[in-house]
Amino acid sequence: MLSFSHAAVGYGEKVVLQDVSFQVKKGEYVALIGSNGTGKSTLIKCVSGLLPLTGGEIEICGKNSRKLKARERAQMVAVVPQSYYVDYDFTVEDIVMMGRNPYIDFRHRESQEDREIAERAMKLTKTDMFRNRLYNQLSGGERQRVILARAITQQPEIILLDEPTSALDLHHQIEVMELIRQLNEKEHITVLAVLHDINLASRFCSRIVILKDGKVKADGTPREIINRQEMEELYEMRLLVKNNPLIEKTEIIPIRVMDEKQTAKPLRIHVICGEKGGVRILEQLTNMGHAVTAGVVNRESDDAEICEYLDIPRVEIGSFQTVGQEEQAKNLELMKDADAVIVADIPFGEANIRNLDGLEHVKGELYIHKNILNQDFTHGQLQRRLDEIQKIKEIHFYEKFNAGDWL
Ligand SMILES: Nc1ncnc2c1ncn2[C@@H]1O[C@H](COP(=O)(O)OP(=O)(O)OP(=O)(O)O)[C@@H](O)[C@H]1O
Repeated sequence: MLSFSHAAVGYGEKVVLQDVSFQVKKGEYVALIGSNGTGKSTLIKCVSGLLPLTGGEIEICGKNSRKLKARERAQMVAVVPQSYYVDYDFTVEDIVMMGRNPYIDFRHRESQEDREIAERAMKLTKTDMFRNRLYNQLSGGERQRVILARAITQQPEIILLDEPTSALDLHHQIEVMELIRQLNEKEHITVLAVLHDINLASRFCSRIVILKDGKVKADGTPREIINRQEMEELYEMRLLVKNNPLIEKTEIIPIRVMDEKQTAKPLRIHVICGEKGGVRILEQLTNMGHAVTAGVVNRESDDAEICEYLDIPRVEIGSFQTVGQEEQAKNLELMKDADAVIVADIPFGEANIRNLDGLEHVKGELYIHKNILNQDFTHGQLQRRLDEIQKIKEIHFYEKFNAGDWL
């Protein structure tokens, strides 16, 4: 249906796409992903005939793109650009009717059928309610829907969308993506959409193509493409890849860009955590290059998950289990030679107070979150434990963790 074969293009001396090859088959809904400036819009411009290739070929519905006349191309491909401005005061209805231009000429005036096609497109996109308003006075999201209506009115085989959701709020993003899926599934329109949101791509598209360095870097189903290594390379940041059980799709959760200052002096640091208080601490310390351990964490907790993700050695217990002698011994082993021990903001009760045993004997500095003092669920046991520690070892109580300042 749409085939790129060693496509190359640039602007003057600047080469943007070197060698792009992939195909979009009839009925597919493909997302084109890539970071800013990789040439996604440039590729769309080549398909719509605005920019000639400098090498390779594009075939549209089996025809060589170079040989297509504008009218013929427009009957096969509709383009929804990133932004579209008009110089004149056209109404919404005027703009949507423009979708019929490839079919109308001086011999064939706009017919009742043309008007019905435009009417249906306006209903589908819910733009019929503001049909008489001036296009230039609409919000970005409303304009986006109008341009989509124009594309539908064109009755193309293929729709190319350049970031169709960039101007939309969350509600309208999902609505527009649902609408595009509907066009794909019910109206059998093949779709190639440039998307920045990989989670939307995962949720709605059957395939994802990733562009990088002027070439196709990856091409496959969302499940094949969305893995941690591929995504961290693409976005150059730390992120989690998770299955969203509600929609049964893989999604990413961005964490942070990889610009953490690496420490000149890597330390051994043990973090006492267990539920979710340790997440940021574990992540920041690991990013800085420190050797981190953790304990005693609940197996189902966020802290355990981040340990798993960051490969942090830890002592674990199952949910609703209390810290036993075995776990306590392992925890002591991990913290005994540490250069610092950090106690995260976690609730202390009968189940985990043993976590604090042996702290007075640690070699390094001891940091404990201040909130611990306000949540003694152990009838004073916790306070007595802290008093014992303080007889032997200084405790730095902290409110806000900041590895850069302390370590
Ligand atoms: N008309 C132009 N003249 C010269 N260079 C251009 C022109 N249009 C785009 N470029 C350059 O070509 C490269 C690719 O641009 P393009 O808009 O295709 O990227 P993109 O992947 O769509 O980016 P984004 O995700 O930011 O929209 C960029 O480096 C851009 O600066």
